[in-house]
Amino acid sequence: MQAQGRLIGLGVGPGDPELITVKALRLLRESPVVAYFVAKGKKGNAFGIIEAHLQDAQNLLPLVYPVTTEVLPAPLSYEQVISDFYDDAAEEVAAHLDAGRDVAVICEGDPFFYGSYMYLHDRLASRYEAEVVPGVCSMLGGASVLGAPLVYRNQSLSVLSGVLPHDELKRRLADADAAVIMKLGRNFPKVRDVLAELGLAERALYVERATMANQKIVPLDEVEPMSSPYFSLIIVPGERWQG
Ligand SMILES: C[C@@]1(CC(=O)O)C2=NC(=C\c3[nH]c(c(CCC(=O)O)c3CC(=O)O)Cc3[nH]c(c(CC(=O)O)c3CCC(=O)O)/C=C3\N/C(=C\2)[C@@H](CCC(=O)O)[C@]3(C)CC(=O)O)/[C@H]1CCC(=O)O
Ligand SMILES: C[S@@+](CC[C@H](N)C(=O)[O-])C[C@H]1O[C@@H](n2cnc3c(N)ncnc32)[C@H](O)[C@@H]1O
Repeated sequence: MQAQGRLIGLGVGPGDPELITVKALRLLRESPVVAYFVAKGKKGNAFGIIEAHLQDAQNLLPLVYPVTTEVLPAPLSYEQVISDFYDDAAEEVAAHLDAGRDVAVICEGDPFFYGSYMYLHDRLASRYEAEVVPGVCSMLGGASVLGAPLVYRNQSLSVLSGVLPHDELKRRLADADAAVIMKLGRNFPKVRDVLAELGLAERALYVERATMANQKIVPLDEVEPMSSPYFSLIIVPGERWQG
């Protein structure tokens, strides 16, 4: 019987191609199949990070999100469309694994930190040998380029999704020593309002595409509300310890 291939969830870091780990680079080069999630009509951020390392003999398997921000006509539900997409993507990957080929699923940042790889892992890791290679996640890439130490001494860090409703976000931020707010994009205006209401706007730092070639750091009050890209985040660093 044909030995199965291995499923590899490969974190490729937040953008700067030098922020990929030595291990991820080795496994990337050794994998006959390289799969990557990408939004429709885009090149793929994860793909752009590792593109220079690909070799001709490698098979590319783009997994193209059917929707990201689009409104779907009834009766289609976003959750159902996405869930069906992951089912199909998992089977495409499985076909290579069944044929004995290892598949590296590259993932921007870390695969287990809001990473698309998780949805393949959940579907396939019980059927195939799976290995996950951690990556530098975006909030740590962000903290470094913003020059923002995150947490001192016994402070706690809250990682929040900008998708949360206004009041829920406010409640959680009010309690936080330090926070990272992910998934801005269309959520940016709401997030900025909440920060202002809590008196946190002065302390908050904003970065777009941290560590990427087109990184942008803009003071929070100067961000064009509707032009914040999905690949941006806000950091509210912990109060500096005067020790
Ligand atoms: C709905 C929404 C809300 C939300 O984030 O919850 C959402 N994506 C949104 C927008 C968006 N996504 C992308 C772009 C283009 C970016 C660009 O290329 O510029 C844009 C913007 C745009 O299209 O304009 C591409 C993308 N997305 C993911 C990856 C893979 C990865 O990063 O691993 C890549 C390619 C990465 C690459 O290129 O490498 C992954 C995820 N995106 C998810 C959801 C989750 C899966 C779906 C689900 O289960 O709903 C998951 C797995 C995250 C999770 O589950 O946490 C949100 C609307 C926010 C709003 O309202 O503004
Ligand atoms: C689908 S999650 C992927 C997170 C990724 N797996 C990680 O480890 O950081 C996408 C969210 O991560 C954040 N993000 C990812 N890369 C980023 C970057 N280079 N700069 C700023 N934010 C980034 C944004 O908040 C974006 O909405």
